[in-house]
Amino acid sequence: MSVGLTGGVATGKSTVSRMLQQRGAAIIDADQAARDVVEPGTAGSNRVRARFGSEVFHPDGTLNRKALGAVVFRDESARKDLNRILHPLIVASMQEAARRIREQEPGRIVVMDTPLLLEENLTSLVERVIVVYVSESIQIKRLMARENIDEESAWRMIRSQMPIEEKKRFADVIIDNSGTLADTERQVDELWGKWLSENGSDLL
Ligand SMILES: CC(C)(COP(=O)(O)OP(=O)(O)OC[C@H]1O[C@@H](n2cnc3c(N)ncnc32)[C@H](O)[C@@H]1O)[C@@H](O)C(=O)NCCC(=O)NCCS
Ligand SMILES: Nc1ncnc2c1ncn2[C@@H]1O[C@H](COP(=O)(O)OP(=O)(O)OP(=O)(O)O)[C@@H](O)[C@H]1O
Repeated sequence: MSVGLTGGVATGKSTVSRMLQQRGAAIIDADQAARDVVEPGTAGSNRVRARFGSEVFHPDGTLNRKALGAVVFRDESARKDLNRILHPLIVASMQEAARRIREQEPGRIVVMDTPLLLEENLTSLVERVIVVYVSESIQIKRLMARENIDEESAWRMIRSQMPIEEKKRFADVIIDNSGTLADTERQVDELWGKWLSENGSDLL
């Protein structure tokens, strides 16, 4: 079974994906795929350089993520250009990873941690959608703390995505990560138990 795990920036996707991994799911991480496809010398890296210039690269050829982030979270058309360049590469990389897991471990639950699953209409890649939810007021606090950024920069990132309240409407399952990590663990346990009873030992 393949599951799309999504939510807003800093609502807790990585936290929940870690919990699912501990219970036996295989995780495919879109943010990691986004890093792989811009490794120095790749087609992705060359295309980003052609569009955004050498200013968004370090002297050793690796992407200067903070510099590129500062550009794309301020400028909608730049962000769309970056999405157009990288998303086909990210999706191909994730599909290939999922294919390999299905081949080697048929029956394993595959979780695709994909921040822009809903914005980019990628739900056809997965059989279920989980949304990791916190209210916007918690989201902004956690985002500012994690990235060490001011409120305005945090809002810019949040506004570049579908509002979290709207994402909830597309969910088969909502994990509410507003409480403690133990509260979230309990919801993940319940969900995992439900999947196991629905699908039996196939999933293990
Ligand atoms: C802009 C970049 C260089 C910033 O890198 P940085 O290391 O600072 O952040 P990181 O990649 O860890 O992303 C953090 C979060 O930002 C949000 N985010 C990233 N890219 C985008 C985007 N294009 N639009 C809206 N939100 C985004 C996601 O919630 C993501 O989880 C990087 O995010 C990037 O290459 N983005 C384009 C690829 C993409 O769309 N990635 C999301 C996976 S589908
Ligand atoms: N239940 C919780 N209580 C307190 N802090 C939390 C909780 N869950 C997550 N956090 C913290 O909130 C921040 C965001 O969580 P996490 O990195 O899992 O989000 P994310 O959705 O994967 O973010 P992104 O998509 O931006 O990478 C992290 O600093 C994390 O440690």
